[in-house]
Amino acid sequence: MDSQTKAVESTKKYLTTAVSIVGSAMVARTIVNQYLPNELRTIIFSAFHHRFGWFSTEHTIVIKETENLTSNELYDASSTYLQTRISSNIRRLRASKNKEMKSIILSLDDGEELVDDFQGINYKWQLKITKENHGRNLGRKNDENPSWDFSSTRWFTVTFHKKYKDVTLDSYLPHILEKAKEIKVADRRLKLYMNEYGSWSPIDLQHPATFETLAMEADLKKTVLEDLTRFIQRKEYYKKIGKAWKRGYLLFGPPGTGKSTLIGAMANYLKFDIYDLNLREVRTNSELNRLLVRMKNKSLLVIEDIDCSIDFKNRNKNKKNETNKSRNDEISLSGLLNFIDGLWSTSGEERIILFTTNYKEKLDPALLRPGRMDMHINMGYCGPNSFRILVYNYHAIDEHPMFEEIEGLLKEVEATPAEVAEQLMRSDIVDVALEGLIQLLQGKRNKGQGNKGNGEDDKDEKLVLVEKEEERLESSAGGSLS
Ligand SMILES: Nc1ncnc2c1ncn2[C@@H]1O[C@H](COP(=O)(O)OP(=O)(O)OP(=O)(O)O)[C@@H](O)[C@H]1O
Repeated sequence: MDSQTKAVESTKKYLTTAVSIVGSAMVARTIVNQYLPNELRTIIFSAFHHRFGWFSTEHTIVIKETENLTSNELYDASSTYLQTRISSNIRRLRASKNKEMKSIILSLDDGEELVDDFQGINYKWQLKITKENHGRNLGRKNDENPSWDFSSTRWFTVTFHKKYKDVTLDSYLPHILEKAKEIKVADRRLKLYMNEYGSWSPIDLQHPATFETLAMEADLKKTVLEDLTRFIQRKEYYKKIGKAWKRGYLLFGPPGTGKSTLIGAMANYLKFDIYDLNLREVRTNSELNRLLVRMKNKSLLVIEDIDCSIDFKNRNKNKKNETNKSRNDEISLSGLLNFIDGLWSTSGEERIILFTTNYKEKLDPALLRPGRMDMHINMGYCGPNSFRILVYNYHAIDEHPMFEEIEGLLKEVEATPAEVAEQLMRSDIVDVALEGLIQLLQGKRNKGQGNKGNGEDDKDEKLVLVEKEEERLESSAGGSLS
């Protein structure tokens, strides 16, 4: 059971206890204080408001802010959730910046009421703030303007018809926890970690790429997106087959075909941090292991230019002259992949590993074996489809008399999306930018860079799914769970 489910379960358990207690008592607050353990009293300050007498049709739950992280979960979640429910008929709102200073957020002001509808049930929310003066004067500037030691206590009350008690405990509160989690994930600022001197240094990741702006053949893009979506929904499947919840993608293609752009789009789509592992900076397997152990969940591990990162051929030759000890501690591809398998199979969280290369043919065959990388994606030259996406990105147009000529040329010559993008950016005047592109493509054709080998038309070459092993595991585990 994860921590959230536990919180819901314990919330439910104690609220249920409190409900039955209140059935035979007039003042819930006293009873709750008397019966509930301390930490739960902090989650639910008093399960029911004193308006619950014998004849009341309403129940009120009080959710109090505390300093205890676990008990604060419901308060925090309620606060996050209610921000999405603020409507124009609320008179007094508080505006503040969220913790990461990303955006202005609006929340209820003291005493202000908000009505939320869930499955046709009306829930009346109210925020209460009390200030407590601890009676001490904290170093005043002058006697007329003392600075008193105040602290404030905040809590939400949520009131609903008592016949919905079970729905509230079983569905509404868990719904709030779940929604708040989704909002936080969507609002998270992504990080890019890079390794230096054996540890990770993070910076904010501000990669603008998205799947919408990624120039890629439409079917291939759809397949990649569906694969990612399926993967992140398959926690139970991976648990059942006893495999690490991980997916490996090998991106290959000439420089400037969008391998890094695709990685940025994946990170933004999944809201995953990127760990950009530079293997040249890593001296031993133990150092590599330490780095991998320190990676957080929900992340993309990227190893770029895998063909140049480690010189496998030379390494194998050198092995003859080395002692057993140094051999055991040197970095190897199989060391990396085996360790990842072992490490990630115990963490139970989803991770993605991405290798990029400009030269697939130079790679160690171990890497290309089924079960190592699940999908091989050929990031090819720019074709008509990718051109349309790029021209829309830079000039927001989907038709132009020059398109026909450009598309004809793109079928003949090899131009990377990076080259096409660069031309399109050269001028804000569409005609000038497109004319420049035509000249570039004609120049390539005249220099004999025609006979395009792996353009968008070669769909079969674009994507190699290495699914056989997975299918076998799936059938032995009793079928797909997705
Ligand atoms: N498929 C694409 N979609 C959108 N923009 C692209 C694409 N490919 C390249 N670009 C543009 O070209 C620039 C360089 O591309 P990118 O770095 O993603 O290529 P790459 O294949 O990773 O190159 P390298 O192998 O040299 O690392 C990007 O910043 C982007 O502006």
